[in-house]
Amino acid sequence: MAALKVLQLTDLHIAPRAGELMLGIDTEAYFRQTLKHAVDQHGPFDLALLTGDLAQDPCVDSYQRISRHLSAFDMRCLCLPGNHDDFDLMRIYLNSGKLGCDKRLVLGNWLIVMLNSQIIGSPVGMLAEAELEFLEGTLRAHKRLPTLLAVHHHCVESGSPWMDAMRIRNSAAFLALIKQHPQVKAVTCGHVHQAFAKREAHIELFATPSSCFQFTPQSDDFSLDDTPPGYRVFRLGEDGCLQSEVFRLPIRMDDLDRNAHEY
Ligand SMILES: Nc1ncnc2c1ncn2[C@@H]1O[C@@H]2COP(=O)(O)O[C@H]2[C@H]1O
Repeated sequence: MAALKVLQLTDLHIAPRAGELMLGIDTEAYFRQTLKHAVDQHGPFDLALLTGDLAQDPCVDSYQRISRHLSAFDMRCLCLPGNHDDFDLMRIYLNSGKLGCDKRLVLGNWLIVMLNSQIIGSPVGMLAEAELEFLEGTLRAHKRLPTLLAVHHHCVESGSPWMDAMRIRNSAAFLALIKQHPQVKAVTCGHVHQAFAKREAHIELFATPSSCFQFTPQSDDFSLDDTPPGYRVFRLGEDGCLQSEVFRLPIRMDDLDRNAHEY
């Protein structure tokens, strides 16, 4: 069996109404371009992971539009919630054809686990006790499968204090748990709107750029960066090896309001 190819798209921030701008940009148009670029340049994919903040202000219409864009491609997709999302709506409207919100999937000889780090009403991340129990039970039940975990919030410092105040509050418990499971190869997240690759013990920790606007790395306070939208591609080998690379749209973000101080 050849390596599996998995696409990660994150932090779409799709507005409630088509055409509505956020920070000067049409996030939906950038999502469509990012998705098309990924499939054209690196597809077909065995799976796409959408790792949260799919909607900016969640509503039925935003999730239906996301569903339509994804369904235009013949690609299995798994979605998890970020701090902006409504997971109940996602489970209804991102749940048809090859699109779903399942929390685990065996793909080839790999296990994919999708975690929910949302605290409703807060931008901070947290893995509830039940989520950690689910993770531990799943890892115990699939000891022999190399595993990729996906979650919205980051679990290690990104280097931007304003962002790191929002990282998974109980990261220490999460990292202690996964370090006990040698089959866990990597954790990938969104939320930080930038790429990073770090390592804790045997586990690689990735963050992936947003499909719309990016934050400036190593920044004390909120700061927008004009780096273009991006995505991450994983290759999951039959032997348990994992490779990943970030790609970006070959465009300039001239329409981004870089002077905005918040949203
Ligand atoms: N100026 C700001 N300072 C701190 N946090 C902010 C600011 N503007 C927005 N935020 C929050 O920071 C979060 C960054 O990621 P999110 O898109 O999840 O949601 C954002 C807001 O909740």
